[in-house]
Amino acid sequence: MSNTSHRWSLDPVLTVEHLTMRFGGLTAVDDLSFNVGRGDITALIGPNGAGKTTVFNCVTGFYKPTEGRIAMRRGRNVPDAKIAALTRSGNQYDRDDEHAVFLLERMTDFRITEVAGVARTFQNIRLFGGMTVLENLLVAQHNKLMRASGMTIGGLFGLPGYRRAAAEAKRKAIEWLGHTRLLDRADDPASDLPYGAQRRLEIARAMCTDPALLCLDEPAAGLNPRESAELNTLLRYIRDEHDVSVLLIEHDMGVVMEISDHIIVLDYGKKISDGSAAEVRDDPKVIAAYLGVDDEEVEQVEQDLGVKKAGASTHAADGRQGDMA
Ligand SMILES: Nc1ncnc2c1ncn2[C@@H]1O[C@H](COP(=O)(O)OP(=O)(O)OP(=O)(O)O)[C@@H](O)[C@H]1O
Repeated sequence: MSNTSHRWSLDPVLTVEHLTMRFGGLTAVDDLSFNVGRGDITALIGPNGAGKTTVFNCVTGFYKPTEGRIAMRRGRNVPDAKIAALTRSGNQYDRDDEHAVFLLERMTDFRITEVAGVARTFQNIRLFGGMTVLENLLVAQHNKLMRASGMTIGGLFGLPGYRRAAAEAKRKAIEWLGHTRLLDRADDPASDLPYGAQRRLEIARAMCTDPALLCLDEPAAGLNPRESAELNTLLRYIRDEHDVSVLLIEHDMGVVMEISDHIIVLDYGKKISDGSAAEVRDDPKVIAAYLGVDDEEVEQVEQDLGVKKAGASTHAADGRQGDMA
């Protein structure tokens, strides 16, 4: 299914190779390789327990993978040779005027956000509930501000560089409050926002860190249809106008099929399908995984359930979540 003319083959922003993550005797991610195309919205899907969040946790530095390489590339058409040289060097990253490469499996979560430009949101919203909406966006830019202060008290009060950085942080926060329709709630505690608005605030907060890759863990969870449609518009805007690539985990197949340029399907920690939305939707292996049956039984189950060939709508037979549109 890999057509080499796809953007994820031609100009990847992220290359995951032979990623394996074991927890004791359990292999949650098993020799997984995939690319995320620069400027694509890429969805990682699969039934409950397939390993999606574990992949996210490896990419964003929350877990150290048992094995594998996770290379983030900034700049257009970064040559593979640059990644090979970095791997041999033992360093975490290599930057020049044109290109930068980062080996995320060697970096801490903090440096992955700050240096490599990978931001994330969580399945369970993690905002500072007692802070205002605006403060949440300013805190996200704290590290940039501290650097501009020269890490001194004098810098905080006096340096023009710090004043400029503080003004820029406010400008950026207000810009993203606008894009996420939260300007009128800027002074309210984040915990007072309705659920859908908290999800938008999380995305705004991630965008305030100037990411090149935005990783979203179930951004449509708990949203009503109108909010899901707004989320689609926001993610397209981020992709198209901000030159940010998006990697998302999502169970809502309506969202996935509508906005994804590229879909990777996991089951039991292994990749079972990888392609465009149309390619993946019609792949019998994907339908089987969602139905929780063997490949050979798919047609029978589809007939029994009256499922149309272009998609299925059911819950996995073994109780795992995942609706095909
Ligand atoms: N920290 C951990 N320690 C032990 N096992 C873990 C840990 N994190 C995940 N797992 C196990 O790894 C497997 C994959 O879990 P993971 O959360 O990555 O799946 P998922 O595809 O994100 O599922 P869901 O759709 O339910 O969020 C599961 O069997 C899970 O129990």
